[in-house]
Amino acid sequence: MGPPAVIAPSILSADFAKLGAACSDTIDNNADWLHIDIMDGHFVPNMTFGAPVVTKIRPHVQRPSMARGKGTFDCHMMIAEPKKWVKDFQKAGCDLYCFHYEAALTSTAAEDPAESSEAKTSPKEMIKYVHENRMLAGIAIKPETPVDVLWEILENPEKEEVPDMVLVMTVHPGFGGQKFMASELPKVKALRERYPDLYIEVDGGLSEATIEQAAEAGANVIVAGSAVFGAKDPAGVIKVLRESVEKRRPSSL
Ligand SMILES: O=C(CO)[C@@H](O)[C@H](O)COP(=O)(O)O
Repeated sequence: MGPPAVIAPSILSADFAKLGAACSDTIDNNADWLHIDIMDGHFVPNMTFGAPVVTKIRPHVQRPSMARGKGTFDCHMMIAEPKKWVKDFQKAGCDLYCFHYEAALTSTAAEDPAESSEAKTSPKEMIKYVHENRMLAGIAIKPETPVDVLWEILENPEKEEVPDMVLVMTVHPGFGGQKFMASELPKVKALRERYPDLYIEVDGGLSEATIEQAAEAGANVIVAGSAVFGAKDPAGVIKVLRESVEKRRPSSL
């Protein structure tokens, strides 16, 4: 049967002046998760916000009653040093901490943000560390990164080092409203062929116009920012996205 359809609107396109209400309305509009883009101005050429804002929006959305359930805060960490912020985001109410493969390779091992260290954290160590901090772990790849780097990580016999989700970026990370890169879909297809039960998220340029291709390739977690928050009928867009995925994977949360 495979994993369920999960629709995760990206709040990057929400009205930041009314963020709490935007989050609760989106869940009421039948979204499953909220996708929360954290950008540091180093890993990507843009900045958003950090853990204090996540703390403030958490009370507007009920915590999920099970792992990956409705209300999951899916934090997409587009930051240069993902290890430094794990504890802060756990305390803030993040459920799924999705770091970038490319950043994990260069992140310091320092647990205290004030500390500096030359030691590096491998993607596997990052996944384990996120799990130790009682969150689900996601690993994201940018368009420049080949999918092959993930095989060793996904085939790991150490359960704590295996990610709960893979995010394939379908735009260059940093901004909402970009054009969907269909060139990234063979990565999704290759992942789905090898891992029928894996949660595979796609992010960037997803809309009613592009969802069919992404769903056909095998994605089950759909991030959409401008398509949902820019719509007159956000619930209608969420429904179309869900139906496209469910046509291929007939189960839901
Ligand atoms: O991570 C990112 C951008 O880096 C995304 O989550 C965007 O926020 C998606 O926006 P749309 O392409 O759906 O407008």
